[in-house]
Amino acid sequence: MLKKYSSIAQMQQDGVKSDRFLFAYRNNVFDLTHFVDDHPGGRFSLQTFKGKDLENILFNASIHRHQPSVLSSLEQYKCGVIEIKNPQDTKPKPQVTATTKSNTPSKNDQICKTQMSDDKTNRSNITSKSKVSIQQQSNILSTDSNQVKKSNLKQNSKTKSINKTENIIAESTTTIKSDRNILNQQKLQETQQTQLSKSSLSLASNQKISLLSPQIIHEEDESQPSPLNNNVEKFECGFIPEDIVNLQVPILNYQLTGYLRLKHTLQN
Ligand code: HEM
Repeated sequence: MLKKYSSIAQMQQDGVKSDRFLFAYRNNVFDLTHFVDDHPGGRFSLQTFKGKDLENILFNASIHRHQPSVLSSLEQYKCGVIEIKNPQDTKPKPQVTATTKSNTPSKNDQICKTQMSDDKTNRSNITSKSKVSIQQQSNILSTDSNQVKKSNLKQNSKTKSINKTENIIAESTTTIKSDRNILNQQKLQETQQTQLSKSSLSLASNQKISLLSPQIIHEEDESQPSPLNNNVEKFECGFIPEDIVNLQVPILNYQLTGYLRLKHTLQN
């Protein structure tokens, strides 16, 4: 014997009262109390949705999309039906009373006619007004679309100019890079040249130095009488050079005090 429920809420109350796993599906009630422990999806999943309508649960992919055969196995647990009364049926229907019509129009008919004509004029006025408003709206829309087009055009031109400036920047950066490269190369060349010139200079000076001939000249220290006077011969050069490299060497040997000055004279 199927039990009749007036709503899902009533079914839920019954399930709580009798401590049963009642579920609704397409206005049918199913008692799954003896199935919960055999359910492949476990007891917990049925416990979670206890007393609910299975409509959006059984084939819900986010929960578990059951095989269609699940419906046939569900059939054996049917225990009741939900008979929701149509609220429209409960409303009292308006009673239609039969009236006899006479051929001559009554006063009411005339009033109706005038009202209808008024309605017509009102409606036509309203429609004309609405037409005007529609026209205005379409005008506004068209101006809007024009503005949108304009702004799109502006944006396009802006993006174009931006692209141009980007290109210019890219070009200038490449030229700067190339300039830098050139500068670097020039610097390199300069440094190479200076190195070369330095080395040539040093070569030249070396050559000059190599041309130098050392001459030992005893320089008398007037404050201290030098013993060198007695022991060392004076070397005198034939001419007095302009470019002289003077080296003062202290004499430590032979118990001599004083200085020897090495005079390097340029031999031109
Ligand atoms: C509240 C409602 C239900 C929920 C949340 C639910 C949940 C699940 C889940 C999660 C699985 C997957 C188990 C796995 O593969 O590990 C499953 C499988 C299964 N359930 Fe349910 N279930 C519900 C109702 C039912 C009902 C009413 C029946 C049948 C009377 C049923 C029959 C089965 C069967 C036969 C399987 C294995 C085969 C298949 O996936 O179709 N379930 N269920």
